[in-house]
Amino acid sequence: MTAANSSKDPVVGAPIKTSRLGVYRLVQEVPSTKFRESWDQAARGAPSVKRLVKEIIQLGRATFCAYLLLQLWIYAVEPILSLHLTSRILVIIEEGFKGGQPDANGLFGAVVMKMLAAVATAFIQRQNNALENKMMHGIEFKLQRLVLRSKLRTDLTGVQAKAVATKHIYERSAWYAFRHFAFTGAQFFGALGQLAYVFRTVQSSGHGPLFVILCLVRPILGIFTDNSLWATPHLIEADDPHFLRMKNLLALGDKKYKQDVITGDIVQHIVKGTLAIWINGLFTLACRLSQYSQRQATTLSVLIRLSGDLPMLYYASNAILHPTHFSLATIATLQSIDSLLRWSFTGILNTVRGFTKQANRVKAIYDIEKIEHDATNGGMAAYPPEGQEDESEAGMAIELKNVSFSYPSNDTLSALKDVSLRIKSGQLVVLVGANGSGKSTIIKLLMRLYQPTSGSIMLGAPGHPSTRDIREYKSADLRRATAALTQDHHLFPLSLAENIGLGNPARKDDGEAVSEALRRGGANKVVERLKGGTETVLEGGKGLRWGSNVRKDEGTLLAAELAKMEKKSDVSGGERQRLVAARTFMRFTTNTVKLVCVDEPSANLDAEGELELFDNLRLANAGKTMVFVTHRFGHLTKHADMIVCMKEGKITEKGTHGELMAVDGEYAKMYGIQAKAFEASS
Ligand SMILES: Nc1ncnc2c1ncn2[C@@H]1O[C@H](COP(=O)(O)OP(=O)(O)OP(=O)(O)O)[C@@H](O)[C@H]1O
Repeated sequence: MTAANSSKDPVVGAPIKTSRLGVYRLVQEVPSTKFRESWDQAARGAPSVKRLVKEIIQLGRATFCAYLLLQLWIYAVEPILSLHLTSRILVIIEEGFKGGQPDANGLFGAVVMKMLAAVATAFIQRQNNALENKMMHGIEFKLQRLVLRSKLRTDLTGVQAKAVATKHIYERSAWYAFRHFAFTGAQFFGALGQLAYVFRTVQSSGHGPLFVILCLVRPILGIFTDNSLWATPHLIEADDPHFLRMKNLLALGDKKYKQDVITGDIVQHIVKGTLAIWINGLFTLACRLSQYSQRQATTLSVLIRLSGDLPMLYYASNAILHPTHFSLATIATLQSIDSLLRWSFTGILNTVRGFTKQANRVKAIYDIEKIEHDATNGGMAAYPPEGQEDESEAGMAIELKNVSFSYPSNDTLSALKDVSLRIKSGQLVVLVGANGSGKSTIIKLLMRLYQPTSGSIMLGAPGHPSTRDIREYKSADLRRATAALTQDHHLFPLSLAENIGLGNPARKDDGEAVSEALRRGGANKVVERLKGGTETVLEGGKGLRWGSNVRKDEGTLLAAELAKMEKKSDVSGGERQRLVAARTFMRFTTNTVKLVCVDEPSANLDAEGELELFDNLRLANAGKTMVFVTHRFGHLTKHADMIVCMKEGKITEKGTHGELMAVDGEYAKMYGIQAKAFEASS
């Protein structure tokens, strides 16, 4: 280690320290040595652990109790029983040697008992595994549902702000935490039992409590001096430029670079490059990390090893000092007790050290319920409001008033700057402009995925008494009143029928409605081509099949089976977009949609597909306000009631196609470029 600097963690958790290990940078937590801090941390996680235990009990009280009893048997009762029986056998044999005739009945009884205990433990272990699996999967499913519910409730703003909290949830860790606590508890009782047994044995054989203390020296020393790298949370980053270059040069052997490397005639350059680095002795620096992780202070390790021999020194000195009390059977028993105690105490101290971490893992799972939702909470007003029902039959009237917006992940950049725009009920509005000009952002604000940073979005005709800020309406009502179709929409890992049907969950099983939606989305032919038809599941299956020790190219029956498993149907990008569009058409069947936002859903569609989709969307516009984002002018913009031209987060022009062409500004320029390209290609 060449340099080390400690810094207080600016957020939460233990402080960290950074060190250099040859070509690596090592950042590791410095565990708190303050008991108070560790206690406070564990106490914060305690309510979550209590909730977890309650939920596990709810899975089945009898199973829960049986599991605890089995744990007690395995970690507390069985080790002492086994020790006691072994000790009895040894004592009987020893007395037999002394008296000339061992107690055959006693010996037989003890051996049979020991064998019965072994059989019982094997059976109990099996039961324990079965119970563990049952409880683990039960609590995992329960927590997965809890996490799913919370994640689905979360809006984009919330997810972005709490990315760390939502991303790394591993529900099974709750079970591991519970098992950790149960194991510690059982071991604690085991250790108590062992201590009682030791006292009984040492008293009856004339040995004092000193023996017990000597047995405990090694596990305690081991615990307080455990400084292995793997015992502390850490990060390792290779940041030496020469080492990185070597790694990158080695990566050029990958199949994907082969063509470029060969055609570029750079093979020699690459091979020479790796040799130069090798000559510079980089590998000696690279091994510092392994050396560090295997290190152990020599003096300390000698001390720890020697402390393990203290009980042996005790027997030896006892044999010399009290030869009359000398008993090989007792020494053998004490030796077994020594390793049993060492095992129990090391186990308890190790698991107690992990309490805070385990409790925090459980807390992280339940904390996901507490994530705040910036946009979706909404107000209490019903939409459409009573006074505006007539008007809203034609769609949604919208007014953006001085709206500015920055994404939470990049609050230094204004995606929208003081945008004001009035959209009348039932209008077809087309947003155009360069990449990054803020078109999609407007759509996202209208869909309530984000909240304006300043300004407001009013719903309802301007001046009407029931017109309100979008935030005041109930989120569920607004979601019912809007439909979106963008490139970001995906197919769900469900059957195509369900994918489309979920556009209107109430009519999800209505085959006719689903077929009609498929037709209007231009996806009916796609489905006809698929072997499984509407029952095909295009996504999903991830993590549901795996192999071990089998490769597809092996030519074995198992390999053929694997290839069969992996063979799945797929569709092109454009076909996928048609299927997603069909879901939007299905959504129209709810008859509650007043606003449709369409953000370039046609990027992968061929010209015919795009025309068909736009026409079908336009034809569905009765009772709806439609806002389209597009880069392709012509067909759609000519039908628009209003074209809004955007640049760098601001509106630069608005009007109909004819009006904007007459102004001969930004829109006319963009239109001219596209028309020229079209003429040139035709
Ligand atoms: N999720 C996001 N996080 C941070 N910044 C974003 C995010 N989405 C968009 N931006 C930024 O906001 C600005 C406006 O983006 P927006 O997607 O609204 O542009 P656009 O006009 O729709 O562009 P395009 O034509 O390329 O789709 C851009 O500078 C973009 O980089």
